[in-house]
Amino acid sequence: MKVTIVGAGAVGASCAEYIAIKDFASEVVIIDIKENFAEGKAMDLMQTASLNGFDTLITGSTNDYSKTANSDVAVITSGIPRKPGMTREELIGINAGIVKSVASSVLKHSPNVIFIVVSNPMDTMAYLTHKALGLPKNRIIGMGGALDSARFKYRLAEALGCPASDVEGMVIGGHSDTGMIPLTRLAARNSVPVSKFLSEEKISEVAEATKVGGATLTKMLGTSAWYAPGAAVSSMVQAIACDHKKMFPCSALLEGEYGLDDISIGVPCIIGKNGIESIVELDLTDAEKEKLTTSAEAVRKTNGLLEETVN
Ligand SMILES: NC(=O)C1=CN([C@@H]2O[C@H](COP(=O)(O)OP(=O)(O)OC[C@H]3O[C@@H](n4cnc5c(N)ncnc54)[C@H](O)[C@@H]3O)[C@@H](O)[C@H]2O)C=CC1
Ligand SMILES: O=C([O-])CC(=O)C(=O)O
Repeated sequence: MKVTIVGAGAVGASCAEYIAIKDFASEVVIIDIKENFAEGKAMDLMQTASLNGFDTLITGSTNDYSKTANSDVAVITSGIPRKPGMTREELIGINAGIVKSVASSVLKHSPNVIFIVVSNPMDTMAYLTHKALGLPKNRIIGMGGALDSARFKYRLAEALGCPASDVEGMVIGGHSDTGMIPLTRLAARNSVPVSKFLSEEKISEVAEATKVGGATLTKMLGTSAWYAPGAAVSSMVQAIACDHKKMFPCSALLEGEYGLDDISIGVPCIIGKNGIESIVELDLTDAEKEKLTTSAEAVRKTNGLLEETVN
């Protein structure tokens, strides 16, 4: 399995590190526009190989896409992150052009590649990649829900006073401060609904903290997060590499599922060697359906800005 990571910044490097440590890929190529940056990150990571015990070959390249040839998976993290006080949607003006151009450069050298889109505003960047490349819908996956669900589980574990491994929880909807939908009704500790242990008020506090998880870290760090994003991406790449058929909420192009069409938004997907192998349609309550409709309207509004930001 050969993996390309576009963008050698915080998220791209974290992603490469987790992929290497998990040791399931033969090769990772990191590519960046900044002279020697990807080469430096790759060299630094390779110097951890004997310490961390992995055999994955990591190389870097400054904008030479021939080095990415025949990749099985490409992760797009290139672009700018937000600063405290910004929304992810405000990044569209710079990131749309970058995502469109790097995605087509990758595809030229790797005709069978599966894309994982990370750059923000992620749902719109995934939609743009679909529109620009016209690939089968299983081959373009937006990463947001895997991270948001990990943050939901972190917050639930904190409230329950238990390890995150005891907790199940999923976040669907748009990857935005207001559009995320933590499915509190389905959250559980070892299959016991969390409502058995937590008050309604506490559960809604957990949901609200989950939704602003990215903004909270951006405020603390001065830029957005990278460890959990990198870990989330690496788990998805591993599910493809190992054909795990694992369920992650991902931004998938919908064609009627959940009553939505022509939009990429977070829904549970089965991830295996073909990328998105299927979309799981949950029986949502009326209130959850309404939240998903509102979330989709916001994503559509951002998608509507694409025409004026990218040609
Ligand atoms: N979907 C998600 O859950 C998450 C998304 N993000 C998003 O990921 C993106 C990257 O974040 P960070 O790694 O923190 O940013 P960063 O600034 O550390 O790294 C971005 C890298 O992209 C490179 N780049 C810019 N234009 C390029 C081009 N045309 N070709 C190749 N490389 C190019 C830059 O040189 C830089 O090294 C941001 O848009 C951020 O909002 C971040 C965390 C989670
Ligand atoms: O918050 C941001 O801008 C980056 C991101 O998407 C996240 O960490 O969830």
